[in-house]
Amino acid sequence: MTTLRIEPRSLTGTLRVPSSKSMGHRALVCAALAQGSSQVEGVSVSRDILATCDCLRQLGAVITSREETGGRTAFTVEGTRPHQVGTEMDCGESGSTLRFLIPLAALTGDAFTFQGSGKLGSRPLEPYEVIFRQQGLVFRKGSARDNFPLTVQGPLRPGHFTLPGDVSSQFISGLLFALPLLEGESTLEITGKLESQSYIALTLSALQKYGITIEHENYRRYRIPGNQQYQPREGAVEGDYSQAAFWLTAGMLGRTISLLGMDPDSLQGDKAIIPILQKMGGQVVFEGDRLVSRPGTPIGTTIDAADCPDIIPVLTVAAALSQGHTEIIHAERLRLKECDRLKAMATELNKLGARITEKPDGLSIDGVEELSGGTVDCWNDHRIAMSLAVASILCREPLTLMGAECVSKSYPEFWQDFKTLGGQYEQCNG
Ligand SMILES: O=C(O)C1=C[C@@H](OP(=O)(O)O)[C@@H](O)[C@H](O)C1
Ligand SMILES: C=C(OP(=O)(O)O)C(=O)O
Repeated sequence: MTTLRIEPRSLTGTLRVPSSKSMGHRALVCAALAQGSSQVEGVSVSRDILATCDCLRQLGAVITSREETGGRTAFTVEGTRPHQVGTEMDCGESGSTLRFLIPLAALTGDAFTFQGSGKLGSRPLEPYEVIFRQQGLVFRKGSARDNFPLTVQGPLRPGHFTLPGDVSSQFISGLLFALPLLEGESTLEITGKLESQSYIALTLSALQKYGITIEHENYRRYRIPGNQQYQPREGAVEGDYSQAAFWLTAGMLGRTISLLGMDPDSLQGDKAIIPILQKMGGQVVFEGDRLVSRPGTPIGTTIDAADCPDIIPVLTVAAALSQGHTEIIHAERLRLKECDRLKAMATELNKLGARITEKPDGLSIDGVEELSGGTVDCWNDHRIAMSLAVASILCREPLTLMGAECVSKSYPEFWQDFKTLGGQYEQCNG
């Protein structure tokens, strides 16, 4: 475990944010299903992206990579119709990888064993379990409390599917990737509240780029013609708004930060970080090719997490340091991520003198002017680690962060970038 002692200080400067992890996963999945050679360029390699590549290889895709300038990677993907090459699918800690790959493995009719680490074994899979049971397919979990090792076996058949809309949109994306390859038409209906809809929009956009047609009514009912073929293509992955959110918040709480590589017309739901910070009094604007965040005096507000769960941890930091009161609502799903993110942020920031009350589906926050500093834990969750790093800006005393290495799940260069912006830390252990 890596423990860092961070000196409180404002960050400032210019950075190129990593490429979107969500869009990277989608491009790699689509490329692996397209017969022929695709190029997925400008990718920031993280543990989650590597897990997706490894699993796609077990289904026959041949994936090679070369380094581009600026530390990015270009993947060449020779796609194919999924067939069994290996039997083990190691998803690491990546929920996206697990939920996207299960239906793809079930296209083959062969048995696959999924493995994973961290909290992934206890993150929900029931929506798929129900579908596999309905079709009489194998879906064998390690135990009632741990999904792993998970054995699944298709072949999945076309038909009418239903999925709940409020557990994880990743189940919906996963089925949307697989169903176009079945031999007949399928329909998919979403029941209950629909959250993380923007992620389904990202999936539909990736599918369309790779030549797949899906019709939908308001994201709740889908018609998925069968016998479709993914078409290979070349494309680069844009900057990640979920990661930009850390630096934009740091800009509001400290000194000016400029980000390169962000698409103003992005479909990413986490682009909501811009209007939310603006509503809190932040000055976040595009100036030419830069997205600039200038210091402001944050004020409390209501933040709806339904469509942008991943930026809530860092917005909790902004709210904890705002004037007045903030309510974070519709955030129940944050408890199902790499850790219980509502509990983690309330527990760790309260250790530093924040005034946060946990509610079943959100957080109630009374702002304070500054935090004390002290020792906090990252809960083995990259977004908690990066959010706490941003909180260090307004600590009176140094902040000791335990488990800082977990950022590599999505952003291995985070600590380097933190330093580039003037952050100061030293490692306290090996
Ligand atoms: O599809 C995706 O790329 C993701 C969907 C979201 O999950 P939920 O749909 O479970 O909220 C998000 O939290 C996750 O980091 C990435
Ligand atoms: C929840 C996340 O990812 P995943 O669900 O893919 O593990 C995340 O990156 O914050």
